[in-house]
Amino acid sequence: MTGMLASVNSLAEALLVEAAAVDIIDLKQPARGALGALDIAVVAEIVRHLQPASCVSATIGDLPMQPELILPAVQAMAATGVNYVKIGFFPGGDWLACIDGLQVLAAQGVALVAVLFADTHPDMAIIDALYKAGFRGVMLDTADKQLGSLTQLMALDELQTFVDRVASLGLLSGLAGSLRAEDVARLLPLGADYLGFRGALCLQHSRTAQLDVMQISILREHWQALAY
Ligand SMILES: O=C[C@H](O)COP(=O)(O)O
Repeated sequence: MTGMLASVNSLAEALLVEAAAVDIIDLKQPARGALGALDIAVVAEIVRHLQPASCVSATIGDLPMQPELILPAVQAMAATGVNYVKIGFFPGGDWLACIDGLQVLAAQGVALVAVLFADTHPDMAIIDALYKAGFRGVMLDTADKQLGSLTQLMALDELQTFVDRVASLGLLSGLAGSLRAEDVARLLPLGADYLGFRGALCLQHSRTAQLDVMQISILREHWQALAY
């Protein structure tokens, strides 16, 4: 069954989506970029206030792919007690050196989720390297929110190939990127583990605006009506 991930940037927003029983509470600061990070102290405080049973992920920020930047950021975020640390794989830098370093953290029990960006046309062969390094999941998102949604950037059959490849390796798959309620009906049949949202849940669908309870319930009701 496909779950819902909601990105939030404060304790108040986290409590709101926890009350709405979303499946993954994703801590990030959209004002700082596609995978903008919240300060470590803020993440730690939010984790302390959420129910122990809530599943929480957090992003490390839009960092260049340099192991000396990525590894300490992941370690610090993991130490807050989040369930998953999300790492954006942005173009440039040294992906394989980062993955090598992250393999050590994965072996220590840090649950890593790689985020690939559809608008940067990533080489999907990287999924095998992520699997071998012990990543727990791979998701697709969009880096430049002006370029359109995931469903505008990739065809459904390409998304299905991604989901199937990730699932065949036993990893979690996620789809996100300016998704709206109307995308849910098209994406649920693909069988991803979760669909991620920020903009759709905010006032005027602006991802840097406040979360809007009304938008959350519209999306939830729409989802439930599809009976998936
Ligand atoms: O991980 C999910 C993202 O926060 C999605 O954000 P977005 O819907 O604004 O593209």
